[in-house]
Amino acid sequence: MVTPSLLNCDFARIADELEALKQAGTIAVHLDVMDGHFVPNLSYGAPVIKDWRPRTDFPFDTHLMMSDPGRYLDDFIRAGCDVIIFHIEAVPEPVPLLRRIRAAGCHAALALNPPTPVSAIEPFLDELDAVLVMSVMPGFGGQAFEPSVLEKVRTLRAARPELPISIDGGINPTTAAEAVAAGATQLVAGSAVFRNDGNYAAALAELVQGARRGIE
Ligand SMILES: O=C(CO)[C@@H](O)[C@H](O)COP(=O)(O)O
Ligand SMILES: [Fe+2]
Repeated sequence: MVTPSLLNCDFARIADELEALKQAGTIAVHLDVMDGHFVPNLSYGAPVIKDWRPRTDFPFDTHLMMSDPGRYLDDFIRAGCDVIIFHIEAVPEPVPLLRRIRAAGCHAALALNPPTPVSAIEPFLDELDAVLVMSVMPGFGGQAFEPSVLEKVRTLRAARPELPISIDGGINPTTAAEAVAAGATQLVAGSAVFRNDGNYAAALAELVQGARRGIE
């Protein structure tokens, strides 16, 4: 599955952007929340997501790049997020938070930055609905894919054949193929979708074609 990251969309026209993604065949969107502390950038938070919620029925895959996600977790749950992902580097003892997310009826996932080994999340795999492997350092769209993370995807896939594995950062048709071949099941793509020609259907089709090459 290709999940567009809204980071590069036109936020002034969010309803139109969501509709255009729907027409292009999207089935979920990835929301990047940045706190200017865990990552050197700011984006948007729960009040904005709450206003988007009635505009779309897309599941909201919410990537919290925050130093203290627990402090704001209830706001994201109330805002209507469906999948809530936070970083193991921010919360080294993640079980209480993962359980709060699941108890609220949401899916819980942990993200790991490129330098962070799989062993950092291994003890918690039974508590997870998915893992998000970052293939760039978080904070910005449009960065180059870090190929060394593919080994982590392979390790996770071997350890957990059924675990949904997302990969996020620098995904294009070529890296989509590599990520899927390694075992990724969800490809988060920002700049490869929100490219200059505005043809989201063509962009998604190219990414899906890349992903298919990875399965063959
Ligand atoms: O979490 C992040 C960046 O921190 C991502 O979700 C990016 O928004 C993906 O953008 P591209 O790398 O595909 O441009
Ligand atoms: Fe993200």
